[in-house]
Amino acid sequence: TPAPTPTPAPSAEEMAGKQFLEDFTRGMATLLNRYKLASWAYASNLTDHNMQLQLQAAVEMATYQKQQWQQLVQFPWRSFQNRDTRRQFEVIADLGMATLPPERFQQLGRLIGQMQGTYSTAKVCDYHNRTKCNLSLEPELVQLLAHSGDADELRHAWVEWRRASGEKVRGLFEQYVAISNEAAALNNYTDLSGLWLKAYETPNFREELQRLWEQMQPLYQQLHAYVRRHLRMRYGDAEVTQQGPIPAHLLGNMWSQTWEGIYQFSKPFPNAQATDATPKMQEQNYTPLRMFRLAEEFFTSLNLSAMPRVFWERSIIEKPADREIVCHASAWDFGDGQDFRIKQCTRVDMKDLYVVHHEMGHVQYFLQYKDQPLIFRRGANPGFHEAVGDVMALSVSTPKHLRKVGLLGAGDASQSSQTALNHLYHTALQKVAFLPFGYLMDLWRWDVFSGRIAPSEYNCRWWRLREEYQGLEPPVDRTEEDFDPGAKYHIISSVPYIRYFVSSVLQFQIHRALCLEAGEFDPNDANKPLHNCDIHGSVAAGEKLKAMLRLGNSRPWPEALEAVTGSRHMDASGLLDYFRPLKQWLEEENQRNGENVGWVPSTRVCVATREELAILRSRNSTDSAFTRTASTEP
Ligand SMILES: CC(=O)N[C@@H](CC(=O)O)C(=O)NC[C@H](CC1(C(=O)N[C@@H](Cc2ccc(O)cc2)C(=O)O)CCCC1)C(=O)O
Ligand SMILES: [Zn+2]
Repeated sequence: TPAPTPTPAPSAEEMAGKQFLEDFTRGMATLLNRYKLASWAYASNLTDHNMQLQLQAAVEMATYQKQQWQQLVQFPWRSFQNRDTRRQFEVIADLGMATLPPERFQQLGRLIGQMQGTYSTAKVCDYHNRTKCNLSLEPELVQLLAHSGDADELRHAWVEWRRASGEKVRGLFEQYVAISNEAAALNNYTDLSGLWLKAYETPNFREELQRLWEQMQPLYQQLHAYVRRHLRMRYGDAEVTQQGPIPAHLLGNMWSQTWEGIYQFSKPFPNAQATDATPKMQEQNYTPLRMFRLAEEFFTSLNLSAMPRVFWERSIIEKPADREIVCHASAWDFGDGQDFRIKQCTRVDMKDLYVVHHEMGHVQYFLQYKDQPLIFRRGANPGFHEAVGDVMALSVSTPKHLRKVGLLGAGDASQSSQTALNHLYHTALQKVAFLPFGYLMDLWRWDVFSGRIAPSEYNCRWWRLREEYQGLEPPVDRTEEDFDPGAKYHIISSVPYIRYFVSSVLQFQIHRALCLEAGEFDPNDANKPLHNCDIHGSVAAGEKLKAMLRLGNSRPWPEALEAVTGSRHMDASGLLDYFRPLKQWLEEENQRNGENVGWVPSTRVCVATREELAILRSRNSTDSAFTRTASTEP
């Protein structure tokens, strides 16, 4: 065999390129750390002063990036020999918003800061006591949506939250879209969606996503039909029709994005053991700190990293009483390889135990790739970053594991198959219900950025997607004076969302691979079904996951996925394997009850103005479509 052709010595230009990367990284590390600290200061104390300081740090970093970019584009980096050098250039070649002129960049930062401020401080009046107007999203409205059970109170909270948040930021959002598209154009993209999708390095990525959705849609429709029946039984025919979409305010969540809030009254086997750890957590006086320690122990049981001391010193894990903060949970990497934190207004319940694992999954990824070059300290793609904690939570949420940690009673062995179905259903209310929402969020935004959805139709196109993919309808008619997408954190914070849909697929592929590695799942052994797998304590599984996490995004994501699952492709088989027993049961149950799977068009309307709506309603006041509880007032 001929001697392998030696890689030619790197050219002088490539040597200079390598030097540029080292200099850029050194300068960037300082400014990034300063920017992160200023962002944390604002997010954990929402004052104008802190917003100004954050903005200033952002401008300093962007100015540096832009100035470095002038040099960067001089290098013929696409022809460099060294794979890592070439890839680092590729990753930073798009500087995103930093390519904007400073005053435009500042304006963009101010717009997002204002939208976040409005969202995080929005208050709503109590339905029963209209003088009490201090209800925040977290924890008051989140808890109300999950536990109220009163359709009128739910409708009130649903409508009033949107009036206090989304409606107020429509103008700011329109300006944000315009400036963001300018930045995309400066990076040679037609609009922001191109810049956002670059992180997935996948040709025809959108077709891939549509294919995955179509594979999973039948399972979603079965769940939707079953849930609609139980909501009809609980709230009556006036609220929930036999064949129509489900009204969005009844699903236990402000955005109807996950439905675990309706588990208690809709679980398949009411007499079998419930699979919710909340009662035992509260019985045992769990604290947020104990929840975080429990999650940390899961990671260290796999021989992954413990949280560093600074994490415990600087994280915020409870909502402070003395100031306004961004309560939306988040995990932070301060770019210095030492400072990592979580900010979470933790509540002692199973939902937040899941969130703790999710956030700590981000920190575990930060810790595993902290020795990579700064530019490679990211997820293999953003979906991977969202999947780490969820993979852990899939093990933690099994009845087997909850019993192991004392958060579920012994249970009656004769009911084990019913308990298993209750658990599968509970997990489906979080994971399967989420799929169409995780998909449509950026379907709407990509079309907004491209101009296919104009500002004059923002809200009605949103509801078209909500009906088409989720089979939902608003609890009251909507107009373009509303701006319901703006009532969702990621929309007003400019945080891409398709990462969560990608994570929903990847996490079951990764879970299945780790369960095989841990000997917890065997496709040929009915006693080792995938939904009962708990990888806790499996160092073998941990080592496999660690090998992937340590890569950061130094290698294309198919390689990272292959390191764990042996496959280079996203595919829905992991999720479909996991939920197969539930899908079977739902099909039989829906058949038994004569439930129609799918939905007929909604009778709710979405028109341009409230005035138009009033005219429409008065003219058709006899028309049945409008007699359905159209008003929000008692
Ligand atoms: C500095 C910074 O911002 N860091 C990033 C992490 C990083 O990029 O390094 C970060 O912390 N982002 C916050 C975000 C928080 C949560 C979230 O927003 N979740 C989505 C989607 C979803 C919904 C249901 C579900 O079951 C699972 C996910 C939502 O609630 O809509 C809240 C609850 C869980 C995760 C997060 O952790 O992803
Ligand atoms: Zn996350």
